[in-house]
Amino acid sequence: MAERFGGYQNEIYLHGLGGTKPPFTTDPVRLAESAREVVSPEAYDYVAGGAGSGATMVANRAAFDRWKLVPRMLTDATARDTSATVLGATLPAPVLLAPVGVQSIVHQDGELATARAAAALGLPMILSTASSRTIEEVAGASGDGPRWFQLYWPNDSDVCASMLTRAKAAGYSTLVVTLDTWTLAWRPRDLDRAYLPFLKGEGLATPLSDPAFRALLEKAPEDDMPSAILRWVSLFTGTDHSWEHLPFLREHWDGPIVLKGIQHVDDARRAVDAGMDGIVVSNHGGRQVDGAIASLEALPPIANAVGDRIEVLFDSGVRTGADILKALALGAKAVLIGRPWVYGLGHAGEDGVRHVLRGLLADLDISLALTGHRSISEVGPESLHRS
Ligand SMILES: Cc1cc2nc3c(=O)[nH]c(=O)nc-3n(C[C@H](O)[C@H](O)[C@H](O)COP(=O)(O)O)c2cc1C
Ligand SMILES: CCCCC(=O)C(=O)O
Repeated sequence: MAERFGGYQNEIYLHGLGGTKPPFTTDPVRLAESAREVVSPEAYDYVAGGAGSGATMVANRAAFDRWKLVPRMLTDATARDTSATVLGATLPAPVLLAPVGVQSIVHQDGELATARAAAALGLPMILSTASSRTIEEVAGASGDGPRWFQLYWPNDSDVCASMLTRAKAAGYSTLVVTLDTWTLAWRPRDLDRAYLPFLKGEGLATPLSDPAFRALLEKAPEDDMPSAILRWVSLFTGTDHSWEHLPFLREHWDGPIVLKGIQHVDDARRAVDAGMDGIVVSNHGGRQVDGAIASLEALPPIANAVGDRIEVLFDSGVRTGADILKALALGAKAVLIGRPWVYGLGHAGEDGVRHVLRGLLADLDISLALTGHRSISEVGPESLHRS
């Protein structure tokens, strides 16, 4: 274990005796509001917003509220093990940083700060294709930390193969292929501001530095940025991939492949049939299909259908240690966290990401203890009650 996670609580309580004063709120509910004060209004709306009316974002949280934990007593949970094995690797906790693009809109250090914070805690960072720093720069910042690469699967096989080669060479172990954002959803908060961060060149560091992508351009991006941006947008949105195209990715990636954005049981089965290593049950934090099923509601039938044949990860709406326990009890191996640490990044860069994640991990450790579990593997359906 990288650190005794519950120890962050002691550090804070004992700040008068030389411990730590939290740099900003530890309250997951107040976190979003507090970030509003430290990032630009358009960046805040982009991060906090969802698709359409926001119904799926609300549903994601409501689904967590329908499940309650049922604590057990006198289990001697004084010594606990929060570690988890995910795709063959042992992690200090079943927690990963979800891929989040364009991080420079909330803090100038962007993905570099996030990579350092994740590495310090031993948690995998999943780097977005749409990052504001290149694959190689972020690898440098993450040092020995575990790193995965998220692919927005471009409509050009040379560009795709080139990015995968770069990611592999830079030490990314696992490929996460996001399937639910092949075109951008109707997002009223961004439309009202006519705000798309990519049009400022944010989030294009990896494609703009890619030799295969640059070979497609008549002029180098440095000489004609608008054309380069439009070319990128045309390659990465409106893509026409189908299940038959997955072998292409397998040919160009020799590590584990995880499909992100699975919500239907039959798609989960297809991922198994296609020989994929994992799936992320996710509705993209409610940012894509307004009115889509809550991610936590989609999880149990999918976990039951695929069993141990594929690793099931989960995201969308995870905010607390209790939420993590609920997702694990319903069949997830691990969870991805999105917005909370992005707010931390906006507050205080690397320290802010660390503060949010340490708080979440401490909460997980304490929740594990107080519900009577000694290890993550003990958490199961019997730990829950549906109300
Ligand atoms: C600002 C922002 C940018 C995102 N960018 C990406 C991305 O580049 N690739 C991706 O697969 N998912 C992206 N996501 C979705 C997250 O990976 C994740 O699915 C979602 O945030 C989980 O929900 P949560 O924010 O409620 O934790 C983004 C989410 C946010 C909030
Ligand atoms: C092409 C979209 C990349 C960012 C993203 O996934 C999001 O804003 O949700």
